[in-house]
Amino acid sequence: MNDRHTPTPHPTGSASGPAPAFGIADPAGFGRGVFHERHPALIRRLCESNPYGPGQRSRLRELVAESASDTAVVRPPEETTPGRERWLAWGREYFGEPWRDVPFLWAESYFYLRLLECVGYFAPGPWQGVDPFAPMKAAELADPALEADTAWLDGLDRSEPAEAFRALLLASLYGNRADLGFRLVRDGGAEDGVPLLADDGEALWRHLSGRPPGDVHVILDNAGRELLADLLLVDHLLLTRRAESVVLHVKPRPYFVSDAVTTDVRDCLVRLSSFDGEAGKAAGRLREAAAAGRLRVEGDDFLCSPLGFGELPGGLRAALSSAALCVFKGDLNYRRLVGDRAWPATRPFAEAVAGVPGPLVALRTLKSDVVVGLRRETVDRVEAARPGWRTDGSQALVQARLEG
Ligand SMILES: O=P(O)(O)OC[C@H]1O[C@](O)(CO)[C@@H](O)[C@@H]1O
Repeated sequence: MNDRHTPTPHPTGSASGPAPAFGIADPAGFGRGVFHERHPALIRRLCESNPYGPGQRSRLRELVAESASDTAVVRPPEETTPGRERWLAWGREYFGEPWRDVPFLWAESYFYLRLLECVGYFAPGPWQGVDPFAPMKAAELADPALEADTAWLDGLDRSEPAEAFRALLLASLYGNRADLGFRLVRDGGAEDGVPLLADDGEALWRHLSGRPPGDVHVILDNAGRELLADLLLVDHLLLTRRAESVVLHVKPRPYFVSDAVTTDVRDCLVRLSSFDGEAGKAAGRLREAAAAGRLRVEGDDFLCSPLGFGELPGGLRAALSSAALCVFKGDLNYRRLVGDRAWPATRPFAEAVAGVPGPLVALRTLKSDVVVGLRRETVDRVEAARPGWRTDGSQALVQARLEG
């Protein structure tokens, strides 16, 4: 059955094949808003917070104009951009086509590669390797309220194990509610206590507590507040031996504004260790875990690709296949997990992630159109109560496929 709300898809797709991919052409569509409102706001912000010269600024402005134009075509990466060959393959069908005709997920991912080219991230020189989003991330991490936000951890050891796990799981989930890209055009986000659209939290607890500890892989999303909450969950898993070891999968380069890279993990640990109480102790334990090889950071290039997790390359696929659990954080990872397509919201989650290996869970605040695995009653309820529920950040979910 189709949803009453039908988000605007990209025109590829057929009646018999997969649902159509979301696009950016429809004037009323979500993707168009990202290219026409969010990206211009982002570029203004970058130019305010980085001392870029005239060349960098004009290249950024051109990128925004070109990618939002109805006629400009997608150009291949610059000759010297690392990974150019891979991008030429990933974008074979799209280079030379108008931006407005390529799928939303591909276009958004490629936009961030081009943004890095514009500021000289790849070119030898003073801006090489400099994260354009670092000032925004640093401002979030400097928020004096962060320490008070973790005070609830003190005393958690007196809770039942299942309750303590649940509290940390929800903190990690809600940490995703308002990333920096999202806040460029919106305030707020999912409220604690609003019922989750889907909640496999109990099954997840049974999965983790009913087996010998194994390797847990966390496919991270945003730095800052969200990463702090993720690190606290990771510490809890290691401390309680629900995980033997944890791999944090960061992005290999700056991406989607606030996505975590290796230096963000370091910076969050530094911030966490300045906190009193349990949060500060967790930072010490995490450093020890890293020194002992129980906590590792990986940054596979695939994580900045426009591909779905069903297309994992061999090494990463093997690692995730043998994991006790893979945790996929956030909206973008969800889009890549289930396919950024206009699926019926009631499509079974397990069917949507069938090509992805390993037992897995998605912790996501909804910030874009795709969603699967919901009950019909849930869809009807939320449609009636909140027309913008798919993209306004007010809703969240925990969806698991654990037998995989
Ligand atoms: O940080 P998250 O949760 O992955 O959210 C990123 C989301 O933000 C957007 O870039 C714009 O809302 C989406 O297209 C994207 O999926």
